[in-house]
Amino acid sequence: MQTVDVVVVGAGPTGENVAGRAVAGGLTALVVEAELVGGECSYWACMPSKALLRPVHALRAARRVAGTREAVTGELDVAAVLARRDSFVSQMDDSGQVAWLDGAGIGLLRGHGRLVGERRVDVTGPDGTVVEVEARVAVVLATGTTAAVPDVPGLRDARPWTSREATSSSRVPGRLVVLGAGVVGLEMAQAWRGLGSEVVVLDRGERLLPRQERFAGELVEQQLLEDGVDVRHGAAVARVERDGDGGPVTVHLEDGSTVTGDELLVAAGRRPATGDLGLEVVGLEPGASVPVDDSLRVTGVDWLYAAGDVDGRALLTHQGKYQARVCGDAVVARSRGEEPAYLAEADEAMVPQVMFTDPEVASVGLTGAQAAERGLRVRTVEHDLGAVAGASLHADGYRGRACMVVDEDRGVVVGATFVGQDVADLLHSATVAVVGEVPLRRLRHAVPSYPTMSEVWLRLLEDYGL
Ligand SMILES: Cc1cc2nc3c(=O)[nH]c(=O)nc-3n(C[C@H](O)[C@H](O)[C@H](O)COP(=O)(O)OP(=O)(O)OC[C@H]3O[C@@H](n4cnc5c(N)ncnc54)[C@H](O)[C@@H]3O)c2cc1C
Ligand SMILES: NC(=O)c1ccc[n+]([C@@H]2O[C@H](COP(=O)([O-])OP(=O)(O)OC[C@H]3O[C@@H](n4cnc5c(N)ncnc54)[C@H](O)[C@@H]3O)[C@@H](O)[C@H]2O)c1
Repeated sequence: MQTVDVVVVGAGPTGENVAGRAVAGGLTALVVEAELVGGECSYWACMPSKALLRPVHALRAARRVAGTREAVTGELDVAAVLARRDSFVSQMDDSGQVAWLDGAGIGLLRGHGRLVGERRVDVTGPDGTVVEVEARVAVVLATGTTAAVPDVPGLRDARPWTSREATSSSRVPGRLVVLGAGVVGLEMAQAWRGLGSEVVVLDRGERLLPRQERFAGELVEQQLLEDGVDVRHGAAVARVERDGDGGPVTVHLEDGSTVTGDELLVAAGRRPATGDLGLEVVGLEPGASVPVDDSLRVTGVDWLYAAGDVDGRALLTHQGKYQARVCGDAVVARSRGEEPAYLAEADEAMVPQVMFTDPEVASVGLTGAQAAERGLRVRTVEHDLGAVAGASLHADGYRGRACMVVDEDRGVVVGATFVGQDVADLLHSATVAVVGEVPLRRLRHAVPSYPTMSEVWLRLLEDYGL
């Protein structure tokens, strides 16, 4: 039996940060990891997907400026792109992250963790040996999610790609069919299209990105179509079959049509990795998200916490790391008999997210529609980002749009969206305005440098009437 103050199950970005926070607060911590230290984000999600997209975007960026356009005489070197992607995942070797744990004084136990009792976790190692671990203070679940594969006849038997294969493949499929038009589906559709695949996106909805401002889905779809991606809306899948072992895969749609590809990527959302975590020990449902309060403590169990994707609050690395800071500090505070100094309040109406497609979609907070649904008296102003000097310098014929959602009663921004090439880093200015509840009358004194794309803030404020 090993005993430490805090046992963290799952060493993704969330688990690592919870443990780091606990140790910084004077506690001892052990992380339990079944696969690679660094988690999904480092090896099969954020890092490899952005590494695949970046060269595609860099080439387009050069082609969008007269002068450099003429200097681009070739196509992407696919082998070099894939090699660069592999270097970003450290060739699937987690020794760098293990060294970070060592340096931070955090213990590591490799194996599958499972709750077996109050503050007790059994860890089944790669060789089947079971190690019993006890936490003096708290157990933190940070096991993340896995790809959801819908219950469509023939789909599993067709051995589809999930996000794991889509981010790690060393082969460019001739034809790629993408089932699901969310963030994973659209980012990977554009990456593989850029690397040479023929791509069809099957969207069961009527327009892309229905939870974003309408112009976001419209601008992304316009670009995808110009890239030669075939986007099918209202595409309900009836069944799937693969021809032989490794042959083409055919998707039969309910309208009787078929789509055939060499690979089928299922990008239909995520499932919490809680199916075999021992949740029944504390009366929770295996397979479901773990319900937590704003200190990330599991409802009704004072020694158990959950943070990151596994709690279902906001499935993003930066929100998981934010929750990790709150959770780790809360565990430390309570171990001293104190209450947490702060809680997680930015997981719902203040969440920033960037979809790294071309154009990028960077948004924070509420859309106009979401704010209105909450009963806020809002006014939304939109502006053509291409009309801003900084954007027109950035790319010839720059195409983009920005909007700001204002709570009229409080005079503050509750949401903002920027769509266009290289808008990702514009987002944090909006996040600061939303989280800081900066009054519009103060924002007019936040002067953006000339000529930057941030000048769109001036235009939005002018359009609002300031
Ligand atoms: C293709 C793709 C691209 C993405 N891109 C972005 C992006 O650009 N930006 C962004 O913010 N988010 C992105 N995300 C989301 C991001 O990957 C997740 O929000 C993030 O990984 C969540 O971190 P986590 O630590 O909570 O979980 P994970 O990263 O999933 O880590 C959980 C860890 O727990 C381990 N584990 C699970 N069960 C057990 C067990 N029983 N015992 C021991 N260990 C266990 C797993 O092996 C894993 O290492 C992307 C997701 C995908 C799929
Ligand atoms: N850049 C980023 O920040 C980034 C990138 C990738 C993923 N992520 C995170 O990862 C999470 C998962 O991404 P995702 O794209 O898998 O999920 P998602 O929820 O964004 O999109 C899922 C898509 O699949 C469709 N779908 C769901 N069930 C279906 C079914 N049975 N048949 C057909 N279509 C179906 C949905 O309509 C939707 O279009 C997201 O919540 C996101 O936050 C973030």
